[in-house]
Amino acid sequence: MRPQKLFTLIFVKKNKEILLGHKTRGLGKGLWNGFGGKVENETLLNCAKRELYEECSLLAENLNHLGVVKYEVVDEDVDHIVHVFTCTKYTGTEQRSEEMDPIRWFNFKDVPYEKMWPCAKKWWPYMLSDKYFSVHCIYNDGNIISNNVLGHGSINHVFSELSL
Ligand SMILES: COc1nc(N)nc2c1ncn2[C@H]1C[C@H](O)[C@@H](COP(=O)(O)OP(=O)(O)OP(=O)(O)O)O1
Repeated sequence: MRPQKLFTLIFVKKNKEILLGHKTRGLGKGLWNGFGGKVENETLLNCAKRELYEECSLLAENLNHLGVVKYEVVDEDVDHIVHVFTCTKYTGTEQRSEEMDPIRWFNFKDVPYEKMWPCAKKWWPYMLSDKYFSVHCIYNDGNIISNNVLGHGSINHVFSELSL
């Protein structure tokens, strides 16, 4: 198996709206996305809670693990494994951060797919409708050369599909 780097990605939802941030630096700079980052010396759930708080000041009260995206980049020897969570209960007031600025709520119908990672359009429908999913996305020079998106009956199927 190729070496892997673990990440979390959290989407906050409220009444058919989703909270997104405009990334100011690093991976995905200049694109809209949910909140998240690298898993440090911690559990996936603690990473998700920490990143959400650091990037938009919200404290998650629930986190639903819905899917995993495996990103493989040709010519890079480390795969990115991104664990995707949704959050519908939280405390605090959303605020922009150094890494996500501005942040704003988008109606599910007005998601700015053209200003997001190109693979998002394929798997977001699963995430928006709370269905388990797995994605194996292969990039070359910023272009998708393969994007295998599958819906599943449970989170266990997600893990087995991606051999995690
Ligand atoms: C091709 O790889 C990726 N594609 C997409 N669409 N999204 C990815 C890829 N690799 C990681 N991600 C997601 C996962 C995270 O939610 C963010 C990136 O997190 P970041 O690198 O900013 O992690 P932090 O720990 O917050 O970084 P700092 O050290 O800058 O705080 O994108």
